[in-house]
Amino acid sequence: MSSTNTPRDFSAVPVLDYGLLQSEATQFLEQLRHALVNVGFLYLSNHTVSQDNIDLVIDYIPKLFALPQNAKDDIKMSNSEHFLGYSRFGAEFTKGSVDQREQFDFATKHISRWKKQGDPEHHRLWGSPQWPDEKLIPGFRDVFELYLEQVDTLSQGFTRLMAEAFGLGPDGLSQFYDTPDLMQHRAKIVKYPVVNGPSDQGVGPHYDAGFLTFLLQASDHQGLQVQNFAGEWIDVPPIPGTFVVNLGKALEFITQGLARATSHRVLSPKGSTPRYSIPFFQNIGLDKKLTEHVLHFPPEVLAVRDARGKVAATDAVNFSEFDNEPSGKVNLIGRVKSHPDVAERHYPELFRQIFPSGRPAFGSAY
Ligand SMILES: O=C(O)CCC(=O)C(=O)O
Ligand SMILES: [Fe+2]
Repeated sequence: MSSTNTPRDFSAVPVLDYGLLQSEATQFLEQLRHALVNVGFLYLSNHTVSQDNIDLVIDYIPKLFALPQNAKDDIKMSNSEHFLGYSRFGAEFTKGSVDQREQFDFATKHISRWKKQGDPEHHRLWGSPQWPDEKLIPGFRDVFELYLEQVDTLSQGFTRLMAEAFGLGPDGLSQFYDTPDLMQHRAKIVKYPVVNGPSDQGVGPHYDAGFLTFLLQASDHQGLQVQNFAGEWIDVPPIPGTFVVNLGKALEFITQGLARATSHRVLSPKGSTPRYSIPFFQNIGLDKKLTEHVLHFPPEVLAVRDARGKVAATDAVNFSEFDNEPSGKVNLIGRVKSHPDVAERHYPELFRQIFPSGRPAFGSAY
């Protein structure tokens, strides 16, 4: 489906063919601009991540969750000052209800810059992931590290195209990123089990916080939905060979609302098998302050936004405040709120500022 005439109240998420770039770059960029402005979600087909490697990753996922509980708990997130590791089923809430999912947080390779007390605390947010015991799941780490590297490369290329689609030139967003050695991106491997209770909340309505998310739907299940302008929930079914790309609040903020962050949620799977997914969250530089970078868009690009009109209210709960704090600090505060047990252990002062009356029963996912 072409996204060129995406209606304001879209009823399906557009599919963009990355291969079109070779032959019809102008057409691709036009479709991209419409998807960014009018939908905030798109499928990307014919992308550059190796399908053989994706297939290997997909094969590993059930094996990862089938590890003995003690092996999973050996790499639990509360071990990690970087908020990386395993979270049991039901550890997080969104919109007052429990998110019925189990997950591992991993990240791209990165050597932490944080050396000692006195360095900015948010530099400590990034660092080495915890990996499961190689003997229990041989080869998983290598396969998944390669996957992360390739999605990272795709996300860098995509960012340049997005800048072009906004009329800023390919380097128009590069000010938000540091050199690759100073960057780290995060990905979660998520399992949504079949549930029998009254709730079907896999994850409640929310916005992603950053710039871009590259989501691999790793099993053949319905469940992901996005909310259109009219407030209707639209299915985003898995399409083999594609990524779902969606935009976060930070991108919406710096583009002055041109790029839409879209409210989305996941319903628990029906049937007998779990749904699996892998969202990859692209970060911006740890010390970047969004308010310090004002972008100037050409009039023809602003006209696309104006034709769209104002974004209506959605069901999503989270609204990050991007004031004068560096992006790493904004992220760190978000992590403290979603994983108070980790924060209490590794960031006791910040924990006390955010939770003066002690640890809440649950973390908020968004
Ligand atoms: O699992 C999915 O398909 C989406 C997950 C999601 O939106 C998130 O973790 O932010
Ligand atoms: Fe999300």
